This record gives sequence, C-alpha cells and structure tokens, in this order.
Amino acid sequence: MKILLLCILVLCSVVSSYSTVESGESRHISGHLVSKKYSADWKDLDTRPLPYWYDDAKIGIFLHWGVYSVIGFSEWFWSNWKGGDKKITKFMKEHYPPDFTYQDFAPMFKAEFFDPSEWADLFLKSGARYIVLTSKHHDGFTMFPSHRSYSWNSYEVGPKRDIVGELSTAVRAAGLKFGVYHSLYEWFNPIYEEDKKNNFTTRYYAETKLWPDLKQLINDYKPSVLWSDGDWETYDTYWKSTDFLAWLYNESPVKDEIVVNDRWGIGIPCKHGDFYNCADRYNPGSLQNHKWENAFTVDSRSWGFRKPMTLNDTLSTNQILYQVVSTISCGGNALINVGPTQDGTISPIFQERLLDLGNWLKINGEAIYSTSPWLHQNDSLNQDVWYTCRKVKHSHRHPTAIPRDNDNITAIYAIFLKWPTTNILLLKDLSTYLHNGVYKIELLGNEGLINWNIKNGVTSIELPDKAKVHSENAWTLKMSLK
Ligand SMILES: C[C@@H]1O[C@@H](Oc2ccc([N+](=O)[O-])cc2)[C@@H](O)[C@H](O)[C@@H]1O
Repeated sequence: MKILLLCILVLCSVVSSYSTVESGESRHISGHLVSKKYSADWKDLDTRPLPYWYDDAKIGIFLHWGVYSVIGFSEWFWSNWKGGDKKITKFMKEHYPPDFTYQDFAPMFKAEFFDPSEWADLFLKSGARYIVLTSKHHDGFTMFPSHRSYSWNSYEVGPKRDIVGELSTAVRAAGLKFGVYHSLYEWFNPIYEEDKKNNFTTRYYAETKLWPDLKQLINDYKPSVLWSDGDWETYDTYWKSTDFLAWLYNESPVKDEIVVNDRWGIGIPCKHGDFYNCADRYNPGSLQNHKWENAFTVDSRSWGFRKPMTLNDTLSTNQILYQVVSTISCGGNALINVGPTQDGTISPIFQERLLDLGNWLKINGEAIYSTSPWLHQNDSLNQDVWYTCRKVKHSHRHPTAIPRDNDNITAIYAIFLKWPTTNILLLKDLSTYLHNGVYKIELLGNEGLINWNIKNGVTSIELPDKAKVHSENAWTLKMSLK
C-alpha cells in the first residue's frame, strides 16, 4: 500500500513538473509564436500574448439583434416585463392579447430584408475592422442552429436562417474580422434556474447547454472575438471559465486568433481576459495597463433596437468621434453598438453615423489604426486634444500589456475635436518634444506644412483656413521628423 502511494506521488510530481515546463514557455521563432499549453488557471491564462490584429484594429461594430428587436423597447424587455415593469405591462395590455408570451414574438422576427453582404459593405465603409454579433442574448434565443436550443433559434423560428453563419461569411468576404457576443446565463432557462436554486452546487445547465453551445459556436463559426456576458450571478468555478479558456487557447480552431473579454464570473471583470470591458461604456480617460475596450451605443438608451428612439437620443458624429479618439488614445478599442430592426435593416440614422465615421477615417485613419498610446493622452492645456503615436512595427511591443516605452516613435498625432475660433491651436505637452526644429507638422487631409512655434513652453500651431480643410468634426495634426 505504502509503495503504491509512493509510486502515485512520484508519478504526480513527474507529470506536474512536465506540465510546468510546458506551460512556462512561449517563444517567438522567426516571427511566429510557438504556442505553448496554458493551464486552466487565471495566472497562466493571463500570460497569453494578445493577438496583434486586435490592438491594430482599434474599431469594431457591435450588433444587438434578436427577438427583442421585434418589440423595440430594449434587449431587456422580457426580464423587465416579468419583473413587473409598469410601462411594459400597460403596453402589452393595450396592444396584445392577454395570453401573449415573449415566445410569440419570435415568428414576427422575420428579417425579411436581411442582406448580409449589404451590411458587410456598410461596415467596411464605416472603417470598422471587426464585427461582434449577439449569437445569444439573455433570452437564450440563438442566432444559429444550436443543437441545444430546440425551437428557440433563428434557423427554426422567425428568420429561418443561420444568421451567425451568413453574417460571418459576408463580413469575412469584406475583409473584416467576425466575432460573437454570447451570454453565459439565460434568464428563464429551467435547467439554469435549477442550478441557481441549488446555489450553483449543481452544474446541469453549464454541462448540458452552455459548453456544447459554446463549442459548437467556436468550432462551426471560428469567431475572432468571443465577447462573453451574463456572468454576474455566479463564480467562474460554476461556469468553468478557465477550463473553457484553456481549451480555447490550446485546442480550438481559433487558438492563435481569438480574443476574449473579461466577463467570466463574479470578480473577474477588469481583472482577467485578453481585453477588459469592465463596465459598459467604460472610458477611464487615462492610459490603462491592460488592453481594454469601450463598448458603447449610438442610441444612448439601449443596445437593442428601440422603436421610440428619437434623434436626440442618438450620439452625434462628434460625440462618437470623442469616444473613439479618447479611447484609442488611452490604449483602448472602440466597439460601437447599433441595433438592427426586426426586418433585418439598419436604420438610416445609424448608417449615417457609421458612414460619417468612415469618411473621417479615410482622412484621419493614419492616426488611429495600428497606433500606440503616446507619452501623454489628453493635452493638459487643451482638453479637446488627444494624442496617439506610431511606432516601428510590432516586435517591440510587450505581448500582454499596452506598450509604455517611447522608443521607436516615427510620428506623433494630436487629434482635436474643436476647431479653435482663433485658428491657432495651443498645446502644452508636445513642447518638450518639438523644440529643436527637426520636426514638421502637417494637418491630415490638407496640403503642405503648418507653421508653428514654441513660446514659454506652449506650442502654438497656425491652422489653415477651415473652409479649405477636408476633414469634419475632428482633425489630426501629424508631427514627424523633417
Ligand atoms: C453589452 C450589454 O451587456 C450587458 O449589460 C451590462 C453588463 C455589465 C455591466 N457592467 O459591468 O457595468 C453593465 C451592463 C447586457 O445585460 C446588456 O443587455 C448588453 O448586452
């Protein structure tokens, strides 16, 4: 007996030392990452380098689309209704038969005008580099033919189409990355409710629904982003988040490509994940240590399509640019949400905002894509100015965090969101870098060089006649060596 125990002990220690060697290494050979095996704990998972495409992309489009788009209140409609929301109760009483259920809305979700390549064309023109679609929100309705969501998916009810499949194909054909939003919990799934009733000591839902669904999603659609949500009722130990991520990073068909956010259980957001969302609409205004993403909505009041939305509720192009620019300057990505309609269209007001962004990026994209945060983010003299910079390529970047060094800078960009009435832009934080006159300044989208001088530590930049400048809403000054 003793000998047997000893043998087991020795075997265990051999196995564990082998696995530490395995998991302790990650090497770059001629630019290629030799993938290591991650163990299923946060400490090891956190060492995974961020796939470069994500930091380079900077801008994505978020789509909240599902059965809730039919009602047009918000994606939380069902839960709010059941929770006794007065407005909703009254609305349902006035407009629907007394026994009408949330499920009865599903056949009305026809998506009859849904043309994925038209959407992809719009997204391409917006300048976004990745798309994130709700593959399943908290109502549990899957936008793909889930093997575990019988009669509660877009392939069997409503559109009768594999929305995730069709959109992923079209988006990729346009050269963009495709990702999925996925809610861990389902408000009213009886199997989940049973686990919940058992204080999450049982894991029936996680084993029989969640895991098979997630694996199907990853294996069948090979998304580049998995945007996890609905994690907050219980711990990552119930979800088995680390096991899932170890599988995702080690074995899955997207192991080198995929990025995930931070919503993997109580206490995890803002602490673990390839990038952090922290709270929704999170925009800290200062440089962060870890890659993060600002997910925000063009309709300031809802993620899903809201029929009573007014023009006033929507973010203006200038407000969207403020979010995009301040976020990227602080090391984040911007994920801009719009809610498509039940017919499968994207309303013209959202189209216009996205196209405005695209037109702005055509001129100013050089200050956005593949840039790094600079030494300063928001100019200390002029609050409407945000900096980014360009560095010689990737090999110098820290693999998991936002680069903080200031080596290898080839250009500094100052993006300003208000045109000064005097036509003179005053900046402070640039002054120590520009002093010796070897720098030139250009305004993107405008011919020729810009006159500038430094007095008492303030850089004064003479802007050209505004009428002759192509960019609108925000402008970029580029500082580089002569
Ligand atoms: C993107 C959004 O994500 C969640 O809402 C959240 C989740 C987390 C926080 N948070 O951490 O502050 C706030 C809203 C969803 O409930 C919501 O419907 C939408 O899908």
